[in-house]
Amino acid sequence: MLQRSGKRAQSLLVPMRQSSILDHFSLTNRGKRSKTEAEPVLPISEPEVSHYPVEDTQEDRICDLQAESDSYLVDWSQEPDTLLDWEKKLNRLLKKHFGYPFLKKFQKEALEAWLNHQDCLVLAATGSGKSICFQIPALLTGKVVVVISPLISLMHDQCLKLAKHGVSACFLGSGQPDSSVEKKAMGGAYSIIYVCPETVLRLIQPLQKLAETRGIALFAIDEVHCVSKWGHDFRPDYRRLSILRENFSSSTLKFLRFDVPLMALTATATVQVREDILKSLCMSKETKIILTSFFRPNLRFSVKHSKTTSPSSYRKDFSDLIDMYAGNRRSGNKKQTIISHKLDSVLHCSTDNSVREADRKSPDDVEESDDSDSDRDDIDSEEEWLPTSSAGRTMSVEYLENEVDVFQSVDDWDVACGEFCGQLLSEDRDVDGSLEEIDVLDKAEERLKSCGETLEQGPTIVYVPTRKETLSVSKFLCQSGVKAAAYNASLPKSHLRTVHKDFHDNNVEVVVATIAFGMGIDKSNVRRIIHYGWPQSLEAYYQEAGRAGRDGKLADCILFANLTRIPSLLPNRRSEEQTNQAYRMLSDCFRYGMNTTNCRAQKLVEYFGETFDHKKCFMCDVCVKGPPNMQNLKEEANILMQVIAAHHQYLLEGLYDDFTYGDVKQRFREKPSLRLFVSKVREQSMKFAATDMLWWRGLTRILEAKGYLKEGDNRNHVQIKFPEPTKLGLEFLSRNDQIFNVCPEADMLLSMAKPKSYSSFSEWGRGWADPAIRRERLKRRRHFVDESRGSRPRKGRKRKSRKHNSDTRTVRGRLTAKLSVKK
Ligand SMILES: Nc1ncnc2c1ncn2[C@@H]1O[C@H](COP(=O)(O)OP(=O)(O)OP(=O)(O)O)[C@@H](O)[C@H]1O
Ligand SMILES: [Mg+2]
Repeated sequence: MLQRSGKRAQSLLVPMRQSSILDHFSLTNRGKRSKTEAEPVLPISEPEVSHYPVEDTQEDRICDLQAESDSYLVDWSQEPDTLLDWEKKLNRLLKKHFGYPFLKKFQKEALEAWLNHQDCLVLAATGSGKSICFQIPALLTGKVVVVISPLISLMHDQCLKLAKHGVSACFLGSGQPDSSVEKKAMGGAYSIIYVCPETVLRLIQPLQKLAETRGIALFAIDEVHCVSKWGHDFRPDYRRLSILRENFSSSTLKFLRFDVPLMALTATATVQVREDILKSLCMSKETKIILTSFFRPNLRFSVKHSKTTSPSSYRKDFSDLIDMYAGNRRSGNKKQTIISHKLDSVLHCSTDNSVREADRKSPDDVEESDDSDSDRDDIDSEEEWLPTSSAGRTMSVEYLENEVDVFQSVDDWDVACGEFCGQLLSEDRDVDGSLEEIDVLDKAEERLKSCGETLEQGPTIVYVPTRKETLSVSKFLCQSGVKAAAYNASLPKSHLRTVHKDFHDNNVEVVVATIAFGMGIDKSNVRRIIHYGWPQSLEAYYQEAGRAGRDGKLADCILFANLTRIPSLLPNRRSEEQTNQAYRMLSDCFRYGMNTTNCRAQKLVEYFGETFDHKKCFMCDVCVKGPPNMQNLKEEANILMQVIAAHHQYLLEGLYDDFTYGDVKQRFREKPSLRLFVSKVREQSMKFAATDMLWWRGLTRILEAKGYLKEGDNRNHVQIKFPEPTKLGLEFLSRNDQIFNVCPEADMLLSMAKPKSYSSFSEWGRGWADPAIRRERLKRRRHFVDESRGSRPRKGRKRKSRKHNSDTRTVRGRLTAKLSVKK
């Protein structure tokens, strides 16, 4: 093996050698293939007949396969004209194997890059057909394509598909039940080898041998966003894939005339992630970046509020789903019983008794218990889920599918930004904004605008954050007569395979899964993707939502999330910087949910750095409902800003008022949180004494978006936590405008629709045991009561409370009336 950095650094400086298409197909220095060179074959030959998995273990069979593969070779040298119309030939091959009439523009561009021995980064929407880009080179050349993929389910899925198309393929790794497959693969028995990064790192030497014998046409790194620590699904082993460039370059393997090209593909990479990919994989400076629109015009996005925690929420939220699937067969549900049995056996694998208890209850037995009120004022909740360690666990293929146990190494943490992105991206963008593609989008838009397409029947995937919920939700659906199945990485492999197959064969209507059933699942008629609980990032959300509507027909992507709670990170092992990044991504996702004014599709594609050319999607919940009426919140914004500004002014000048802050001033000085400021607002103005924290939280976000407030902490939070005024904010305060018109966000609307007043009594118990706090509270309370009673004589405690409550009720009534949405 090579010493990595020095050699690579050198090769980055030397421009990549350019070549003709002929070079790509010639079998340089590979004596075993001289037969092919000597005897040109027809441009397109009979289809390959080997199937996945290849049953025959004989060496002869391997040779046969090679010969069969050779028959695919297009002998460009014999027909110079074919160099010009290679696309035609390619289309014939495409039609023959895959049944598609022609390549899409971006697929063609990717293949052109490969033909030029260029590295290539393909950024194209989910379901756009990225796989073809790396499958075709194997068919064209007869060499092997090695595909690095993060999930067993994805590899399995793709191998099955290729087998149907008559292309020999296999996957390697611990998920491969047949131990002989690896040896056969290294002997050149398969045209396409799917492999997880961990395994490819182990197989470098056999692969070098394979490059010399059958030849390696390409290394494809699918779902390449996994390379980046800035992405949503960082896999440390992906980062080590730079080893491919080092070990498969022409300077290392003397029999190669050109470096084996790298093709990296993903549907969800922000600009920052793209830069990181180029750098981390040591991709060439001439890397072709192919960027297509991320917009999926047939996906209908919406966000709904739900607690998502109990069977009572399930019953409410899945009622439409249950009606649709189970409505017609309420009388006899044989099949559902079978699936329930399957699930029961799976449940025995679970060690969580509480889940079993909850699951045993019939959905109808469970009382509705809406405790959403108790969720209010829960601004500190993100701290409760600080990452927990899973140290000591080594990365294995099982973990690759494990949504919470992924061991995140931080070996090579401080990677600088790549230098390729900006210019190249914008150049390519112009090229990619082809008439052809814009046409497709415009047509879709027209169609949706004019006829209001209806949703067809079809399968559903429900994504839940935890494994526990895959079991409880699927159990609930089964009991309600839906053919549902759970899917998570901890379930037995045989079960996962069955679910996978049943889903593809339309025997299962709903799969309730964690992210393990995510990337690359390519079933054309999925009509609904339901996210039941906050996703961890918009990248993950869009990736999973992208499983819907791959046939181009209308599909629903519904996010059920508790809009009254700040979402928390799932436990994982992260460095401080990774935690910060994870919070930033979660925060973007939270803001997507809270958005009430912008088209959801627009928000999503703009998140990936794309300019949204269409005014709106015309069908997401925001486009359909329209934004809520604007409200003049000048008074509310003013008082909150004043309290925050005053605090920071005092802090700067050291002017704390002992009466106001009392003994707890030190604590306030350290952490002036939003909660503190809101309680100050409540104290200072009777009008706001009973207002809900949820509402103020929304206003704080609006003020932050306007640039009036910023986070005072050095860390990222899902929602601004320690607000500080900006210069712009202080200017806002000094202006005498009477109007501050804004659209309330989702949590503000909820707070107004279901008013839940704050009462100081709810906090009364907190800190009561501390004599200093108790003294301070009593002092403040006496002061407040005396003021509100005026000169009247002091009566019993009961009477005082009533007086206080009636006051607050009046204030609350007034405020609620003011804030209520005009219908
Ligand atoms: N040239 C083409 N013409 C028509 N359909 C195509 C073409 N190429 C691919 N497809 C279709 O696109 C579907 C999705 O392909 P593929 O799984 O490669 O998508 P993808 O871009 O990899 O998506 P994801 O990002 O979700 O992995 C395939 O099932 C196939 O039917
Ligand atoms: Mg794919």
